Amino acid sequence: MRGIFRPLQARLARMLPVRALPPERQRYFHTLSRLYLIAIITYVVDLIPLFWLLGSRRLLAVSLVGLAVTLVAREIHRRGYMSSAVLLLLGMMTVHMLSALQVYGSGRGFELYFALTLLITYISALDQRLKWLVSTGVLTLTAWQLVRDGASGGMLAPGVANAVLVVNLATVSVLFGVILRQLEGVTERLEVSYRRQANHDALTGVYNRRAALKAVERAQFDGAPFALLMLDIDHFKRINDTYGHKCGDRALCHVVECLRLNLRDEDMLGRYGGEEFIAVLQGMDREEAMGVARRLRACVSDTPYETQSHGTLSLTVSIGVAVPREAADLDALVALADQRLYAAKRSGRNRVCGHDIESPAAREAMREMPLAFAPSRS
Ligand SMILES: Nc1nc2c(ncn2[C@@H]2O[C@H](COP(=O)(O)OP(=O)(O)OP(=O)(O)O)[C@@H](O)[C@H]2O)c(=O)[nH]1
Repeated sequence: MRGIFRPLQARLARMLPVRALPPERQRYFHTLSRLYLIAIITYVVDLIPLFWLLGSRRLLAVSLVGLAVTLVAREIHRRGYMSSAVLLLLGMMTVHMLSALQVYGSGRGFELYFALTLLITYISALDQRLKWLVSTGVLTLTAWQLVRDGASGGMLAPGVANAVLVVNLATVSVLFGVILRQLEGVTERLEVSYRRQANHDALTGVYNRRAALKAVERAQFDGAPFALLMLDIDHFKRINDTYGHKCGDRALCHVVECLRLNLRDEDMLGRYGGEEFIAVLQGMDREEAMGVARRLRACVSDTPYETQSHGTLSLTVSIGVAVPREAADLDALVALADQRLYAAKRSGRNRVCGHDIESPAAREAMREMPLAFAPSRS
């Protein structure tokens, strides 16, 4: 089958270059993608054998043409021409239904396919007016065919006629179920993906600012102990200015990787903006959080960033630590961690600050580290 279809595919590829889909069309694309496969399976396992068994050469020929047209429609759909593809599919389904009604008349279940064409029309990417036009057109043709031939399908023996009715009923029911299940699956997947996009930073994959602040708010509301870390990459502008924005982007991902490796699953890491990150460490007091922050700082400075074409760069981060009991509310807590981060920057960078800036403990902590000149090439 693939051997026959490949030259046709190549021809279509030349005639119809792949069209990029705008995001709002993606839902239709995914919903309908499997529909073509379902139609192909229905032709192969149901309609072609049925008309072959019934000995109807005309309907067997229509089924074979229908199979070929559906394969073409699927390819057109995959290239991004969704409306043309679905019109082709609906057109073929209508021809098929009308031919079967003409040969076997009403009461054999072929008219049930009208409901399927309606379902496909309304879940398709066709614009609203075209949907009305197509559904009215198919309804008129079906009604006209039924009125014209009435219940004339006398050429089947009663037992066979009942068997055909049962097969059609079963096929249409299964197709309805499968299509509705597909729709449900697509909706679920899209919801998960939209929720992920809404809450995560596209570059690094960690929470975005809004979701991160929500997580801090939730932690504060829960009342269980936690610590807040604000982290900022030192002299990041120099990376962009010296090695380019792409290299800067990869450096951000490299730092996030280091941070992730040293945080637990229950901790939250988010991008606060630019090269600044925020982390919530669940169940930790300030001293424990200082220990984690020192580990994060050491991991970033000890793990060289291998660039693609500029050798190895050493990066460093400065970190501010604060806990809820030091602040009246969420804004004050974030502001305190931020103040401490900038205290760490002012005292030389590549440092952790978790105490009041003027306190002896803060001065002691600041003395711990050598002065940093990040980023440096090593
Ligand atoms: N490549 C890249 N750069 C970014 C992104 N977001 C922000 N930046 C850059 O990060 C740099 C931040 O520079 P500054 O705020 O001056 O800070 P810095 O150079 O890190 O200096 P200090 O924070 O004082 O150590 C700016 O050049 C921004 O353009 C991003 O998503 N990708």
